[in-house]
Amino acid sequence: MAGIETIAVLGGGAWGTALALSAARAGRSVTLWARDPALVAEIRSRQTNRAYLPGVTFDEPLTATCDIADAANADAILLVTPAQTTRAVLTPLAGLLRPGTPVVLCSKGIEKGTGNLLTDTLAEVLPQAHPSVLSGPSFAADVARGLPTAVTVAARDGAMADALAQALASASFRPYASSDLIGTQVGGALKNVLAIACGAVAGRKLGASAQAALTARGFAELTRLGLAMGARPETLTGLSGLGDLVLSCSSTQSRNFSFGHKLGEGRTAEDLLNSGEKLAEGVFSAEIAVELGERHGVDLPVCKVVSDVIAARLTIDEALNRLMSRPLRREAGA
Ligand SMILES: NC(=O)C1=CN([C@@H]2O[C@H](COP(=O)(O)OP(=O)(O)OC[C@H]3O[C@@H](n4cnc5c(N)ncnc54)[C@H](OP(=O)(O)O)[C@@H]3O)[C@@H](O)[C@H]2O)C=CC1
Ligand SMILES: O=C(CO)COP(=O)(O)O
Repeated sequence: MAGIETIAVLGGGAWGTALALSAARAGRSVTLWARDPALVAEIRSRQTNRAYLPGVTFDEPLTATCDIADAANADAILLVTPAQTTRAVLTPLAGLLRPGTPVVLCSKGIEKGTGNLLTDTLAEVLPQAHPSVLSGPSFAADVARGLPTAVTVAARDGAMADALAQALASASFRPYASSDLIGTQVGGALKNVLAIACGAVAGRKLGASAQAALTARGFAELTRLGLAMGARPETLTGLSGLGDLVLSCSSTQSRNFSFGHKLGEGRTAEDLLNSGEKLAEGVFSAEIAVELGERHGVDLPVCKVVSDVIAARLTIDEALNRLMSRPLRREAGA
């Protein structure tokens, strides 16, 4: 397989910009596409993205563009916009993308309405693409600053996953190759919902024990759904599963955890969404995750209370009561 030299990143937010910088650090020639002309002008003139990565100045060369056609000929394309925009952002590439080009989905979520994992949406919109996923414990602000982390990079074919891992690897960014597209995506999507639950526990001051217990029971849910959908167990216990869950369920740096924290303090989801809160993907994935669980005959009680709290069908105290009064069961029967 030919080496991957040129990379296009779609999305000029925190994670898109951080991944573009990381790929440039890995020695790749990087084009960053963003829809906002003012941001493209700022990147070109100041080498910053002050709205999404305050305090970071780019030392690495990046080409910024508003024209998505400039991205179509790259050796690999990284899609890094909010999960619910996947279909809309990919559609203009339909007539432009060369067959076999890896499209690496770096967003974490489940498509509302369809219940699609993002690779399902990719297959519908760009069937000629080679489906790939990047996910793992990685805060954009950390990666942009060159702090070290490791992630999972999955592709339909193992050789493509190896090539992508090779292309993105640097002294501070260590991708592990995988061919488990399902497991890699289920972990990333569910950890966001579960991080909202853990944030709510912290915001309601229910204690560190409750937070750890909820993280563990959340992992049981993530595992149940992942296995029912065909994920490999080692993916779920790996970087994109347990690794990212632990990070997001324990840090106020996580926007999902922070969203939950504010719910725990008594704010409503509606109020938070109307007041310009940062992107918290779990808010948009919670309800469809529960639906996906029902389709696969899998019970997701933590995701269900998150979904009900977001929809204002349940208070935090009622959510706690519902989880604590479920029938007792054997742990192994999780
Ligand atoms: N931030 C992080 O630490 C990490 C994030 N992720 C995932 O990456 C994805 C993106 O997150 P992140 O970059 O942090 O989000 P941000 O909120 O920082 O940025 C979102 C970006 O997407 C753009 N955008 C939104 N809607 C559209 C659209 N319809 N068409 C084109 N561009 C659009 C926004 O543009 P505009 O400014 O013009 O609105 C903005 O540039 C999420 O799924 C997230 O879960 C994964 C790992 C780490
Ligand atoms: O996915 C992330 C870290 O791996 C980022 O988490 P948040 O979207 O909750 O900030």
